[in-house]
Amino acid sequence: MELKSNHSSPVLTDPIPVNNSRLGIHSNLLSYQQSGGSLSSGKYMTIPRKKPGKLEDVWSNGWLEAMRSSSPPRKRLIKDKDFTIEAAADDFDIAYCSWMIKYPSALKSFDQILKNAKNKKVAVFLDYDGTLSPIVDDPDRAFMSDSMRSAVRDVAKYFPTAIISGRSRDKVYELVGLTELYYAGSHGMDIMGPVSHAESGDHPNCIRSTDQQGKEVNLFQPAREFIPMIDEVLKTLVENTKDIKGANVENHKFCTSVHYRNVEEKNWPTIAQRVHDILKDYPRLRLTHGRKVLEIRPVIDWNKGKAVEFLLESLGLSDRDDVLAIYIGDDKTDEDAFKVFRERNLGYGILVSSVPKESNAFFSVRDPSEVKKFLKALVTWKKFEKA
Ligand SMILES: O=P(O)(O)OC[C@H]1O[C@H](O[C@H]2O[C@H](CO)[C@@H](O)[C@H](O)[C@H]2O)[C@H](O)[C@@H](O)[C@@H]1O
Repeated sequence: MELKSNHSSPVLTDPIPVNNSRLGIHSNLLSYQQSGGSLSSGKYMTIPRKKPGKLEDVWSNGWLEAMRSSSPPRKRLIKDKDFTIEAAADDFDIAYCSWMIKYPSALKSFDQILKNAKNKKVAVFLDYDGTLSPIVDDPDRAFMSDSMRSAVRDVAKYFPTAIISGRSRDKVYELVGLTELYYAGSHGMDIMGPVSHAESGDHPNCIRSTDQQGKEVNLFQPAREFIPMIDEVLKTLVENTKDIKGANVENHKFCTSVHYRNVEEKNWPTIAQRVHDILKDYPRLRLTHGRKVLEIRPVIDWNKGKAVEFLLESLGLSDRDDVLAIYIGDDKTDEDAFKVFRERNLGYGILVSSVPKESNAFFSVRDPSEVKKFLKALVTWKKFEKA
C-alpha cells in the first residue's frame, strides 16, 4: 500500500525568530507548520522528514533492524557455587578492550580530564535512564540509588549541573528529586533554566516562571504548539497498541514513547507497523530510536545538543575558553549532545556503555556505577583544589 501523496511533501515552514542573534542557536530552530494552524510570521526554514515509503517497509526501512540493535542484550550469566561469569567473556572482553582504545575509560583518563579542567569552570550535564539509573523493565521503576543521588547532589554543590532527559521534565524531576539542578525534559524540548544570564529569555518560546521553591526561572519550550498533536497521537497509540502484550506508551508532553522491551520479539513487527501507520498521518512528527523504545517527537531542529547549548548560554558559560563542559549519556539521543561537544569543542562527552558501539563521545564508562565513581572523583578533585 502506498502512502497518500499528500504525505510525501508535508513540509510547510514555521517562523524562525530572527532577532535573537545573540543566541545564535535560535536561528536554527526549525519546525513544520501545523495544518490549518495559524503561526506567527517570521523567517521560515525547512528540514526534510524522510518520506515514509510503503507501509510494509517497516521491514526494509530499517525500523526493525534499529529495534533489534537498540539495546545491548543482557549477558548470559554462568553460575557456579563459587563464582558467576559472563558467557563468552573472553571474546567479549577482547572486543570491548579494542573498542576502548577509541573510547578510553573516563576513570582511567581522569588525570587527563583534570589537566584540561584546571582553572576552568566545569559544567556537568547528565542523562537519566541508563546513566544515573540502571535500565529496568518497568520505566516507572527506574529509580536512582540514594548513593547516586548524593553523588549528584555533591556535584551540583561545586559545578552547575543539569539533567537532560527524554522523559517529561516533571517525571525526571520526580525521579531525581534534587532542587539544586537544572532540568531539561522531553529530549531538551522543555527546559527550566536560570534567569541570571538569560538573554535566552528574550526568545518568544521562553517565559518567566517559578520553580518548585518559588525561585524565578526561565522556561523554554520550543515545541509548545505541538502539545495538542502529541496528546492526540498518544491517545491513538494507546488505543492501537493495547492488544499487544507488554507494549507501553509513555506521555512526555512534547513527545511520546512506545516501549517494546516487554513485547515478545515476534510481535515487534506488529508494534512497528502500528506506530508507522499512525505516524503517516502526522508529517510534522518523526520517529527516533532509543533503548527498546520508539520515540515520537516533533520535527523541529531541537535536541539534547541544542538544549546543552541553550543552558550554557543561559548560565553565561557560552563561547568562553575558560569553560569545560562534561556530558554523560548512554543512548542515541545523547549522541546529539556528544556531536555538539565535538563540533564546538565544548568539553568531553562520556558514553555509558558496557558493549562496543560507535559514538561521538570522547570517553566511556561501563555503567551507572562507574558514572557514580566519576562524579565522586570530580567532587574530590574540586574539594582538594579548593583546599
Ligand atoms: O534520555 P533518558 O533520560 O535516557 O530517557 C530515555 C528514555 O528512558 C526511559 O526508557 C529507558 O529506560 C527504561 C527504564 O530503565 C527502560 O525500561 C526502557 O526500555 C528504556 O528505553 C524512558 O522510559 C523513556 O520514556 C525515555 O525516552
